[in-house]
Amino acid sequence: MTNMQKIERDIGITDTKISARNVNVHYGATHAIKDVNVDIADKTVTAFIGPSGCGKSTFLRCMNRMNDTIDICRVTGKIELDGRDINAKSVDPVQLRAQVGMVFQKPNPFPKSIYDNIAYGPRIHGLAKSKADLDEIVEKALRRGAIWDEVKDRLDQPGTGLSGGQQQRLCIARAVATEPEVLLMDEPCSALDPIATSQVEELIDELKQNYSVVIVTHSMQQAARVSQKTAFFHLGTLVEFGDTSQIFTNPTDPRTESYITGRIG
Ligand SMILES: Nc1ncnc2c1ncn2[C@@H]1O[C@H](COP(=O)(O)OP(=O)(O)OP(=O)(O)O)[C@@H](O)[C@H]1O
Repeated sequence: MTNMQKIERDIGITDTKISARNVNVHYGATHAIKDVNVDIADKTVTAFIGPSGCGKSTFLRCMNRMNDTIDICRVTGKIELDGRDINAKSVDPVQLRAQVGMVFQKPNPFPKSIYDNIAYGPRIHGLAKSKADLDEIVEKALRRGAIWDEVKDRLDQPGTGLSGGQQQRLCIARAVATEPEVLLMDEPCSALDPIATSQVEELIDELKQNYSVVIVTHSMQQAARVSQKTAFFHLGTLVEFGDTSQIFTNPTDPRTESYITGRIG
């Protein structure tokens, strides 16, 4: 712990956005997440890495209650967003998912125009008072998604007609249109070519100025390039969490070392 972190801890100032305590997830008899404790920082990119099936996506989905949509899935423990229990009865999961947005592995634009893909969330959440307001929200989101210049002249055309990389940036723009505070990304580049991947990575880097970003990735190079914090999962357990540079150069747990050197996974 650095001196600054010690001071912050002692005087109670932390920039924790999401805090998870004793989180366990079961799918029927499968114990997929085992007693995970972690604090996700604001305005930071956190990468979740680990071998296939270790629970990265499951844990990611806990943070905006996407697991609620899976019948056999049972989540226990406490997850707080800005100190508020996201699983409390008073929390509306639809509202929560506007605050904690998600981008999936495969770009999934709605079968609607580019404009309506972005306008959909702001409309259902009542974020625009007028058409001019909505136009402004759409433009701002597309700019934040780094795709405005490519689509500004064809906003009425289908989102599904864009290239894969453009579709993914459209989906990122759609996620930011509801002004989320956290953006969860589940292998957002796995269906993209290297050029589109680097565009999305640049975008992630910019997004961290405004959001807390959590990205699941199979690419250790990507984790090293885009994240400041890394969490290594193995068999449902959070084995190690720390600064990305430390995890990749000086891991404390032998399982982390085995993974990053390619011996497991
Ligand atoms: N919908 C589901 N129903 C039943 N079991 C599931 C479901 N989703 C995940 N699991 C199980 O939970 C465990 C963790 O899976 P999860 O997809 O979270 O891992 P992951 O680390 O994201 O894997 P990958 O890197 O392959 O995407 C695995 O044993 C998986 O089979």
